[in-house]
Amino acid sequence: MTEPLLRLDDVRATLRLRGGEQTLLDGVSLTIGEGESLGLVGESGSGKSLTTRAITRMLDPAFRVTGEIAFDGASVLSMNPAALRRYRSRDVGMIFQDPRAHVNPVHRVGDFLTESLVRDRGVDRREAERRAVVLLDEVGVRNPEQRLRQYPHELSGGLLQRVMIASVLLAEPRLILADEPTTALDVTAQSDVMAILEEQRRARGLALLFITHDLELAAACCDRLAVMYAGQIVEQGEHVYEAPSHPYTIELLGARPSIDERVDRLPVLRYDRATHELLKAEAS
Ligand SMILES: Nc1ncnc2c1ncn2[C@@H]1O[C@H](COP(=O)(O)OP(=O)(O)OP(=O)(O)O)[C@@H](O)[C@H]1O
Repeated sequence: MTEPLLRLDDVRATLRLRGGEQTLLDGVSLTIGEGESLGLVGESGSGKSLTTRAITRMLDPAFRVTGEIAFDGASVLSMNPAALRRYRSRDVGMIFQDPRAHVNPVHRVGDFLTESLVRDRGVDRREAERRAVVLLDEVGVRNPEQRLRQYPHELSGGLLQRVMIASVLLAEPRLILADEPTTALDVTAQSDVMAILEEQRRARGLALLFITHDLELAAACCDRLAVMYAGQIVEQGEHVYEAPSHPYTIELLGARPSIDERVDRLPVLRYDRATHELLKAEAS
């Protein structure tokens, strides 16, 4: 069998505490093939962001990480600093929930987009600007030349997230990690940004790990889903949405508000940590 682009095998992230240890990623295994998209779904605190940080080796040094994380066959956990820099800047592109937290507010959009091309890849500034204009246009930003001269605060959240997508595409990565990329946006901007990301990703054959709490959205745009609860992947596959088999996924799907129904408050999930531990013990 050919090696997938990304492979996580029994990844555990344990936090050393004064009174003992807390395992926050508990045996996570997943694969993403070249050009494939995986939706990692789960409620707040289930370990989705920790998983992306483990993939890029950006977890807090207080965590002990074991297991295997392999990108194109190379072990991420044993990369030396130069290989790790290259992996983070060339192989993997990251898009986050809040684009404003990831731009320098006093740098113009053009500097943000061209900086690493000029500095790290030796691309001539005018050529970098030309590429940035082409990409802004491709992700649906009108008047791209003018946008290059603006500051982040002059752009709406949706527009700034498109700039983020353009900046990731400029680096020509093989894998995009998108952590709740549309959660902070209004509903119209959410679907626009998701559509652009999907269109561009597919056109370029890039792989995607899409982190979200929204199972329906993940099912709509990803080839496969993985459902996470308490630091574990409870089920994954191509048919998780149509035919869920784990009680947590079934409850998650059942808890979706219906547009025909008046909802005063969101339903409380009955699946809890105790049920999870019980099922885990039964399965082992
Ligand atoms: N540096 C840290 N120190 C201690 N606990 C942490 C740290 N980072 C994350 N955690 C805990 O690990 C668990 C998983 O966090 P994570 O951020 O991965 O959740 P998530 O599924 O991405 O949720 P959200 O959608 O709210 O971001 C949470 O209980 C969180 O409080």
